Amino acid sequence: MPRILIVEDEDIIRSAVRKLLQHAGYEVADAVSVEEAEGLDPDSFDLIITDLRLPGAAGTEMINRAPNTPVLIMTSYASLRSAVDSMKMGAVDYIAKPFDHDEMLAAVASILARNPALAEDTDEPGAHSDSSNVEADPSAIMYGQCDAMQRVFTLIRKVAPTETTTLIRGESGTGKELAARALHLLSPRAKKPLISVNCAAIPESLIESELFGHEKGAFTGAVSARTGLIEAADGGSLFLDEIGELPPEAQARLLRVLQESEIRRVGSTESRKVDVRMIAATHRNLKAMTRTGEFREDLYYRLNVMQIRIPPLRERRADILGLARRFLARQANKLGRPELSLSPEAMRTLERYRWPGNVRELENAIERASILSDGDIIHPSSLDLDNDPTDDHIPETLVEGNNEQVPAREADDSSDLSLEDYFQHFVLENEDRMSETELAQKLGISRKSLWERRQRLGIPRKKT
Ligand SMILES: Nc1ncnc2c1ncn2[C@@H]1O[C@H](COP(=O)(O)OP(=O)(O)OP(=O)(O)O)[C@@H](O)[C@H]1O
Repeated sequence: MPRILIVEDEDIIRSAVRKLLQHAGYEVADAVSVEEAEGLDPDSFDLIITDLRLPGAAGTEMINRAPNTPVLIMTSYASLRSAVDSMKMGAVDYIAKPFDHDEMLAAVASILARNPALAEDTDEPGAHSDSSNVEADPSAIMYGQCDAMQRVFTLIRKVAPTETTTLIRGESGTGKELAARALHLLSPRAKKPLISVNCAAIPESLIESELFGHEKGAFTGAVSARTGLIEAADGGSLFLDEIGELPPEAQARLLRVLQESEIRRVGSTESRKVDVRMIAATHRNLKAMTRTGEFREDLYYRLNVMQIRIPPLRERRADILGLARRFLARQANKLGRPELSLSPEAMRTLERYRWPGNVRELENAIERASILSDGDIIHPSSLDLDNDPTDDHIPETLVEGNNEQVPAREADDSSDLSLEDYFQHFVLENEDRMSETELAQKLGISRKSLWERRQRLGIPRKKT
């Protein structure tokens, strides 16, 4: 059984990652600092997962203290730069916080799969020594039983080994990033890094140097040369999420990378060869954007060699309950409440709702309801979907039968109150490290509704 060491000073994250990995069948030890980890013979583990910022020595120090063990760095989006630096120092991969469970398990499985010694005596998914991750399947990475998702999986299986540049289209929260991960893990590059970049999350002024790197003195503040994320993905895959947000200068540079397989750092006259498989995603209509001049047409055609469309959740209603059960099981495990289940009425509510925020919204609704529900059975009131857009045209026959006999419960004021409390608590706790868009996404509501609730609760966004 592969042994994993977690080094993380935040109790909640450390224990959540430990439980997740133990549940997935790994043997896990943990420490709150590099110094404590040193006492555990870190080089005897198969993998070390460490936070970057720790009290005492930085997480990257584990690379030196355990020279024979792969190190996976956990970091926030805000410190992507440090993630690239840590990869230069020898970390095998990084994972951006907040990450979800599937992402962490996929990253762990992919790293362990690179260790041939483990491949012989483990039946962990993905743990084998073959050069392409042929045993991996999209269905192991993302859930989808309905015909529409089965077609997506078939396409991923066909496209992944070809290494063709791929454009993934779909509304926000449909699973585009998971699809990109599946494309990478099923390709011959599975053992090399997958670098994911959200073009909308990086300030416009920084995006070029983030992606392409820069030379010392290229601009004010460029005190030393930096490797960009594209170079960091050399040999592996680069996932450019929200590609429609890329400013024109960066579009021109990216086109060059796609045409010539060459990269030129900001402030440099020299080009370097890079070998990167590009996967891009967007929720926007890029073709229409080429007509208005917002997106380069030549770049669009370069990216759109192959296209995968992930359908919105309302077009795959047959999968809603399967997904909900999967998220519920995860929450039950996380909260130590194995009996959590959905009432028949809650199932009906889930199936009728339109899900404008797609799978992400469903995941958040289940997380919220699991925390808020007093008993083991989740009722519609704790799903908090009542006032949101429902699709009344869904025939009752789509609602799956269920044997649970549950007394109907009136929605009461106290559940509203605790929901507001939860909202307030969540916003105040996370607003310093998350943008408004991220907060809204995590809460499964729109930015506008986040703004309105902030005003109502008297917690407006602090000016930075
Ligand atoms: N088919 C699926 N099975 C399991 N989880 C899923 C599935 N699709 C999406 N998710 C989960 O929903 C959340 C959103 O997915 P993801 O980030 O891949 O969406 P996205 O389309 O890239 O969103 P955005 O466009 O906003 O970046 C993630 O937590 C992901 O794990």
